[in-house]
Amino acid sequence: MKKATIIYWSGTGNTEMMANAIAEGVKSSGIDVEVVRVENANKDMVINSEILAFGCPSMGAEVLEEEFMEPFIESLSDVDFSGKKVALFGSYDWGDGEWMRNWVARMKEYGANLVDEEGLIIRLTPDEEGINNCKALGEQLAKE
Ligand SMILES: Cc1cc2nc3c(=O)[nH]c(=O)nc-3n(C[C@H](O)[C@H](O)[C@H](O)COP(=O)(O)O)c2cc1C
Repeated sequence: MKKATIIYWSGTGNTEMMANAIAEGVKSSGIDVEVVRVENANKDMVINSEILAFGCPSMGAEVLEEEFMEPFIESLSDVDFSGKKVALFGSYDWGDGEWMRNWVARMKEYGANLVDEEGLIIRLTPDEEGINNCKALGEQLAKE
């Protein structure tokens, strides 16, 4: 049985809503999924999961949140991502998605196999369409 883990940071709940909707999509495919705030996550959770989603809004000036998410992602640089499926997601506001483009490039350097090459980004709070896109991403992650 495959294991799915979704690890995210969220300050005002938008990225958290995305995480929960992605989890619903994964679950609808019959796969167990754990949704964890990055503050409570550890590297073993990543090593032991075949299906992974990482979420973080655009913070600072187009960077990952710096106290928890940035060091956590940095700690994954030596993880063996072969055989794992990975998705990136997050909320933003006034930018053009630069933080996600940089994050995608970085995860590719780490060897991650991204199911969505652009990362799923949603401006502020996801509306119904946004939630459905998150669920669809979860279903895509869960596919063989
Ligand atoms: C300190 C801070 C820095 C931010 N920097 C950016 C930014 O550089 N680009 C951008 O598009 N949005 C930026 N935002 C907006 C957030 O990405 C946006 O409010 C997002 O919906 C927050 O997601 P969350 O509810 O999951 O915390 C920033 C917000 C805060 C509070």
